[in-house]
Amino acid sequence: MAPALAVRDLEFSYAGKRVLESVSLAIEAGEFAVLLGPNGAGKTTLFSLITRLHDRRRGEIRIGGYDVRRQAVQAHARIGVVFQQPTLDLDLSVAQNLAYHGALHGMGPREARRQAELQLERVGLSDQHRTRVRRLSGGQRRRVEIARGLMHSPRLLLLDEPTVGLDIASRRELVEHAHRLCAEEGVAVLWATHLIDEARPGDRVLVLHRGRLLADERAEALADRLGVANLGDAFDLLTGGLTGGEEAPCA
Ligand SMILES: Nc1ncnc2c1ncn2[C@@H]1O[C@H](COP(=O)(O)OP(=O)(O)OP(=O)(O)O)[C@@H](O)[C@H]1O
Repeated sequence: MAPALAVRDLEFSYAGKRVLESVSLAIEAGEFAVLLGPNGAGKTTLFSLITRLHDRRRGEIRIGGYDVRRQAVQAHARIGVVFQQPTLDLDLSVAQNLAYHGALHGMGPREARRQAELQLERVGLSDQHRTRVRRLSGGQRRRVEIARGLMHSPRLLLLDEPTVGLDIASRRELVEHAHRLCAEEGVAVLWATHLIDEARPGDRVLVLHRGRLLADERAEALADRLGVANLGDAFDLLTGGLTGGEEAPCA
């Protein structure tokens, strides 16, 4: 089976400034991968290329085997996205926000309602479907965005710094929810963050720094390979935190 996401030799520049360089990666169905990088590493740019907000790039991107340029409809039907900036309409109810998303994906009202109920139940918000989004907490709003992103049954879920502004308990809960989606639904998740503690033991970690992928391995394996105690030290070493700018070699 084709990987949920396959990126090969991706290169991208903003007005002549290179921000992604030779990025290649593959995420399999049911896999949880953390895209870890400091501010400005290129995480959002990578997501923008996968979703084709930007398109002038070199390299290849496939979703479930479909090329995002040549087979855009099939490819994009298989992606769900939670953007870095919240994108819910605060003045609409939870149900109205989800109904709108269903309509955009070509679902009839009945199917959209069914999917909305199913996904809200999964994120523990069944009792809030009539609530105006403005009245929800930050963590609840993020869960609504995840529910919305899953309504059209994507095989790949991209989350761009989804825990910004959330308290520790809400952050932990979202990370756990994403892991459950992988284990129970077979969804592939690419979770972009600059927060090391969002990578759990055993998680696959892709370290992106200045547009280059410096590591792609399990958190413990990365620490072992670099001869340091933990992922935090490995991240500092790779991104120059301990070495004043030197970069360790890629795996
Ligand atoms: N629209 C733009 N025009 C020009 N440069 C940009 C634009 N958007 C991002 N950049 C630059 O591209 C680089 C990568 O930015 P990007 O937002 O992808 O990083 P990031 O890892 O998502 O960072 P953050 O965690 O701060 O969101 C940075 O140097 C940034 O300044």
